[in-house]
Formats: sequence, structure tokens, C-alpha cells
Amino acid sequence: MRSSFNLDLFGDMPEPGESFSPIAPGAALLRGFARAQAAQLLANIEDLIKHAPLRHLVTPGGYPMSVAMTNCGSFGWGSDQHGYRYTAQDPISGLAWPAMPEIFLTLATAAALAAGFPHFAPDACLINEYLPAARMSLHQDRNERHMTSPIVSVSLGLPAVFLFGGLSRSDKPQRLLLSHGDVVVWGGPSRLAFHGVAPLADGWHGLLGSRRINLTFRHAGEKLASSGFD
Ligand SMILES: O=C(O)CCC(=O)C(=O)O
Ligand SMILES: [Fe+2]
Repeated sequence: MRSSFNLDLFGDMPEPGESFSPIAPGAALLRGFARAQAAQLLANIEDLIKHAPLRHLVTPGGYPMSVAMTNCGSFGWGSDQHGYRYTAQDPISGLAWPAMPEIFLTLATAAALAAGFPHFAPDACLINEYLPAARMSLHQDRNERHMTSPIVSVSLGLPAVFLFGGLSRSDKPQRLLLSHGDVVVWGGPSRLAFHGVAPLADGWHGLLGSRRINLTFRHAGEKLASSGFD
């Protein structure tokens, strides 16, 4: 274990062996993997949300989500009374989602590689904003066309308890405290693992203030814009 002294000095350079902890077959937590790029990621996020604002989507059951969301990349994930789906356009503006910044793509592919997935080519990045008390209930990410690509999930800002369960909703989830710069990757046998986020505790983060932002990178695949309901 590194001392906090070393962490401070070398916080930008996590050593691969130290930053990697397996969670389940095909799933890993990369501690601090995105920390060095966090300020640049945030600058890009602030710019993206000017073009595609964060919004509270409504679940198919009619409830507004506590997490505010937007997207960048070729496809964006969304939800409304008809179901969950990917679209090529932002339904608010009717315009294509903003392009995925190069630094997002580089980070996501590097994290996937570090977790054992060398061919990840994300075409969708969901941007989730959690204010205190916001949460995400246990779910599977299953609106993508193929399940062959992993999910890469980047945490910024306030810490959150990430719930990582098994392939069945009733499997008791692990509780992982995710901090600023942590990245979780799950694919292969864990690709359809149930996961969620416990209600965000109030707090203050030097860079992001009183919020957590999560970036979830996925390969949605083609043709989902018109047929993604499930
Ligand atoms: O915020 C997180 O850490 C998880 C987000 C998530 O599971 C999702 O957007 O599908
Ligand atoms: Fe998810």
C-alpha cells in the first residue's frame, strides 16, 4: 500500500499493479485511473452540457430520474414513457449529440485495455450528474446491440457507494466506495451484472463542488436509433 505521502506526490501516476483490483470475473476497479485528466474531463463536460443540457429523464413507469443526464458520441442513451433507447439525435434539440472528445475516447479505451479488454471502441458516452440524495437503482445495462463490449464508468467529484451485484437481481451487491478519478470496467462474464449507486451523501469536492459526475462509455452499436426499445 502506498502511504498518503506518496499518493500526494504521485497521484497523477498510479502504478498499474496498485490501481487494479478485480471485483468479479471480467470486472475491475481502477483506482485513480482518471485522476490526472479530471480537470480536462470537467472542462469538456462543461462545454458539452452547453450544447446538450443535462436533463431529468422520465422512466417508462413515469417517474423522473433523480440523476440528470446527457450524452456525447454517435449515440445517446435516453428514456421516456415508451422505454429505454439509444438515439443519434438529442431529442431536445433534434441535433446530433455532440462528438465524443478525443480525451474521453483515449481514457475509455486505455481503461478498458487495463482491465483486459483491448478492442473497446465506445460510440456512446452517457454523462450522469448526481446532486446529494440522487441515486440509481439496481439495473443492467442491456440496451446495447451487442454484449461483447465492456462498460467503462468514470467517477468524478463527490464519492459514491457503487453497488455491484451479480447476474441475478437478488444477488447481494458488493458496496464499493468510488472516489474522484476512479474507473470501473465490467464486461465478459460480468457484462450483465446488476449495478447501481446508493443515494449520494452531501459533501463538497474541490473541483466539482457539491456533485458527482459519472461518465459511462459503451458500444451501443448501429441501428439502435430506431429500434432500441426493449
Ligand atoms: O453513476 C454510476 O456510477 C453508474 C451509472 C450507471 O450505471 C449507468 O448510467 O447505467
Ligand atoms: Fe448502468
